[in-house]
Amino acid sequence: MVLRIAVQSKGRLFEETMELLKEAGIKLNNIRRTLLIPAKDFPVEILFLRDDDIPQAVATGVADIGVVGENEYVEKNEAADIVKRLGFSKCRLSLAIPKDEEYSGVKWLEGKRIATSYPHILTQYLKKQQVNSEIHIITGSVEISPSIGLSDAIFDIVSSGGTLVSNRLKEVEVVMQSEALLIATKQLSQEKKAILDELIFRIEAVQSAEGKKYVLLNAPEDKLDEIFDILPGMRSPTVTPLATKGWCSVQSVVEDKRFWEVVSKLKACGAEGIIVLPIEKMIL
Ligand SMILES: Nc1ncnc2c1ncn2[C@@H]1O[C@H](COP(=O)(O)OP(=O)(O)OP(=O)(O)O)[C@@H](O)[C@H]1O
Ligand SMILES: O=P(O)(O)OC[C@H]1O[C@H](OP(=O)(O)OP(=O)(O)O)[C@H](O)[C@@H]1O
Ligand SMILES: [Mg+2]
Repeated sequence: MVLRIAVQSKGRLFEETMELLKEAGIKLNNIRRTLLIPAKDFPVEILFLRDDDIPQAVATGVADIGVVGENEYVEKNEAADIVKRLGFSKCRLSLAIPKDEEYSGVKWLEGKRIATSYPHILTQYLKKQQVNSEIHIITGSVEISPSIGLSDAIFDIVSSGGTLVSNRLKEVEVVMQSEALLIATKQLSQEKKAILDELIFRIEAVQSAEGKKYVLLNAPEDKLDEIFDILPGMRSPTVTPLATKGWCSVQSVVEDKRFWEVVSKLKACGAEGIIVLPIEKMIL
């Protein structure tokens, strides 16, 4: 009994999905050239597909679970459940028009031609806005279409905005935010559900450790209360007495983004010998 996971065979989702699976203890033998690969030490197999095909593969049970962009999941509108938001491949789906056009609001799009690979999401949006436009479906290089006279506007993925700038376009409406999702079929057997639960447990341990560091330091005992306020830790910091009287060692977890602020406050409290270590996994 193995759980079959659909993963994008190459592209924007591939690397981070494989990295997440690896950190969750799922290792593959020979990754390339085979479309279905069993994992070494965990009862799962990976089915490599184009991302467009992942929602349907999961909805029909060809794959039990899959990793896919929210944009593709919403566009395909297949009956599969979202199990977990994965937090990577963050982007948005936006409308953009040539940068020299004067944009008067969403009504600007009335009667215009919009090129996109996401006709379903765009149709829903235009309907809600009560705008009638002509949707022109293309599968790639969407940003080029206004400059070659194929459309007046585009509806596509934006991340840094660099592709829009290099095609002399400007973003005028953000329609949806997207990130990678773990999706699952609605008809999972009890045995497969148990494998999925173990996988989710491992993914959560990896995600909990992200953006956090382990800090060890020596501090005078009379400063401990102040140090506890700076270092909340998971439950409370671990404190061990040192051989030197009046001193102890403190261990705790600090968020990366607060790191320098925390270190300067600790130093101001008399902390010494501060050691910072990466955290690989965290089981809460
Ligand atoms: N610039 C970006 N920044 C962040 N995430 C992105 C970006 N571009 C795409 N994504 C996300 O990654 C997913 C896959 O993008 P990619 O460009 O690899 O798709 P594709 O060309 O359709 O691939 P496939 O060949 O599998 O059909 C997108 O559906 C989206 O969720
Ligand atoms: O706002 P940006 O950071 O420029 O990202 C947006 C671009 O990224 C994606 O393409 P990708 O680079 O994956 O190339 P592709 O044409 O092969 O899909 C997407 O289709 C956009 O074109
Ligand atoms: Mg695709």
